[in-house]
Amino acid sequence: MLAQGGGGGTHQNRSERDTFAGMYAERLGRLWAVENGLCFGRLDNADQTSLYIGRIGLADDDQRRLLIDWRAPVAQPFYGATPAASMGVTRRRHLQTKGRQVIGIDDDLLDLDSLTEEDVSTLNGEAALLASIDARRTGRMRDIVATIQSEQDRIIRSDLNGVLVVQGGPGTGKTVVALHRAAYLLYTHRERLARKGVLILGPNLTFLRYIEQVLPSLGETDVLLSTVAELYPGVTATVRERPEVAAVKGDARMAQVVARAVRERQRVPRKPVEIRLDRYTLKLEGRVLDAARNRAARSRRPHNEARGIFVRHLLNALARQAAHQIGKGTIDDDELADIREELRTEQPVKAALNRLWPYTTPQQLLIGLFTSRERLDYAAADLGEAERALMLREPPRKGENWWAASDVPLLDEAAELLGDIDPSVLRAGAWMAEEEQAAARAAAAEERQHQLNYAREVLELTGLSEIMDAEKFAARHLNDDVYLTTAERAAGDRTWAFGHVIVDEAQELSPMDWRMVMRRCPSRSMTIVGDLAQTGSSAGVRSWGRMLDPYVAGRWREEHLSVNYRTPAELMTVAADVLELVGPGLVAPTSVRETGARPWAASPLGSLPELVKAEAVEGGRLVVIVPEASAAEIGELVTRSVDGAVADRGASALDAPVAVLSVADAKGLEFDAVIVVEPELILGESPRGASDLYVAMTRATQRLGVVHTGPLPRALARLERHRIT
Ligand SMILES: Nc1ncnc2c1ncn2[C@@H]1O[C@H](COP(=O)(O)OP(=O)(O)OP(=O)(O)O)[C@@H](O)[C@H]1O
Repeated sequence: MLAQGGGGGTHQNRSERDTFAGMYAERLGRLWAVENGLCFGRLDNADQTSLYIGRIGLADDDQRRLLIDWRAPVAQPFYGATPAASMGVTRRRHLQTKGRQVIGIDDDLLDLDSLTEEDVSTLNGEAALLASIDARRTGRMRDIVATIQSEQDRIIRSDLNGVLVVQGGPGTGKTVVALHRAAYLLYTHRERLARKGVLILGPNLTFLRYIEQVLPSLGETDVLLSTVAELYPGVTATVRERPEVAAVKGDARMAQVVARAVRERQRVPRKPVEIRLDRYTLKLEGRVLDAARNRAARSRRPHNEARGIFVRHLLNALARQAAHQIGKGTIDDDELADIREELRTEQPVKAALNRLWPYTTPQQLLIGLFTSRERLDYAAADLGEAERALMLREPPRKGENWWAASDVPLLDEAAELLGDIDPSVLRAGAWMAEEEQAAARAAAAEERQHQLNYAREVLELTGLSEIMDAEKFAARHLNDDVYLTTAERAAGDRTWAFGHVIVDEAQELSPMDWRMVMRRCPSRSMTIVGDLAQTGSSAGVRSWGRMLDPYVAGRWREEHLSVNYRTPAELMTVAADVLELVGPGLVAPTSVRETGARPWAASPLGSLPELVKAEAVEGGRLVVIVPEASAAEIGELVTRSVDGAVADRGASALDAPVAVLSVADAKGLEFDAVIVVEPELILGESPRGASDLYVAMTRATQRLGVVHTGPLPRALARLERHRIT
């Protein structure tokens, strides 16, 4: 019918057809995504019934349940039943499949009478779990739906409402649990969350690539994955800045600095303002300006929205003065209004009003602030001289990408205080400088092109490209919110309020980041996962309580994860010594397995290429973790001498057999083997160097080596000398 229709039919027919095509394509996509390991478990109950557990629920034509969705309440015993609390289950069976074939079965007997003491304390589906965590890594995180452990299940199914903090050491499954929680919440609260959406925040784009397949494999696609740096629509924050600069800009005091920068735009000049018109000269005295400004400020409206009040007040004052000057002693309201309207269009009046209370965008405000010593002195008077100096920058050059991740929450803060500019003013554009107008036009053209490309992709994918024109499709559908998914709509709207927000690697967020994230979630339904021992950023979180108190004092709950599913015990013993440097008495998570592979140390740095090659032969994915300052140099050394190695922090780092990354870029990721280079430099590189080294030492699932030039830090004394050195 579609082919026959040739894109014809009534508008309504076409819309229905598009909607159905979209619906089926989505359903098909979901079924493809869950095909792998579709059914992974069976529960045998004491009442002789059995249930099969899978990634999604399926029923036959007679509505008999064939497969239970893992998130359904009846599936919960699959994760929660223990010999001591069997929940009516006598046996839990784990099924391993390849394609549609069962290749392994592993049973947990939960009938206490038939178990030995050792059986009672076993992990849930131990064989399946160990097979899963021992498997080679693919560069992409997989779901763990078949082997979720009961401490993790409790977190996944925890109540939707309120703020839940999940604190846990490296490899304890915080990320994977957070993703399963997203899938569980979407399933259980479908209506509420489908409308408002779920936002998942991760530390960088590589990390988002690393996790992006987990939710589709669990049958969920409509979730917005983002970094904090991407949260301000229209701004791409790619500038890398020094940690000390990011630390100042992330400090909570910056909220005041931005507020003062806005007030600076409303400052009344010391001298009266003269406005020369053809027939007379008008004068605005300080007290008139003060009164106008106070009236606008008292409205408590944001800057751009309060401007109307300020302007009205001044125009009234100017009109009265003008009437006086042209010899009109008494004047009625209508006459005053006429003069006011006349004055409003006079160029010198407009120019004076623009100077006194300029329309301002968040971008203009911050560029103006960070490129002017005087403005910084005024707005950041409460900060130290050195802190102000750190923020001072050159203005952007033409086409230069000027924004860093730490600017994003400041832009967001500014947008709150500045408010919207009237669309008709925006369209007229006259208030903008010429280059800004050109930039706005270029951005609009780019957006149109982007929509056109997207329309072409959609039409190709749905096989409709022959019969529908991409331009028309874009015009008809892409400007129309109805056709966008919740996640797509949310991504383009700064003021979107999400139904639930999940923050991963949450320890890295600065106080200013938190202000922005909290604005996206007024309901405070949040899952915050992180590890305070891994905080690398100087502006990052030191205490969950101190971070959360300004928002939900005393109204948040905390769960702990304590078992490390990633790092073998041999590696964790050394990492635990580094953890002592982070904070005496901190306890590392317990590894779930030993591998027999002892971590080693070797020197000098020149031996690195040979050591990398030797490790690469063992197979799997290998990462070389280096100090930030020597990333380029060591990246060059490794890529020059090892085939297939990359020193790029983009997605290729996940796909290459060997990658060179800094600690910040390796955060949250894992690899089969890790070589840490110059640990003493990593320790000394920042005030949180010990945390960084701890992160580096806990990325491997199998093997770990350290290559160094100077003396080995004392915390690494347990490493074995490598036999080739
Ligand atoms: N129940 C489980 N079954 C199988 N694998 C698991 C389970 N729990 C965690 N894992 C695996 O353990 C590894 C570590 O998990 P994850 O990355 O979520 O840990 P994390 O706590 O976020 O670590 P980090 O703090 O170091 O970033 C992953 O490969 C994950 O798939």
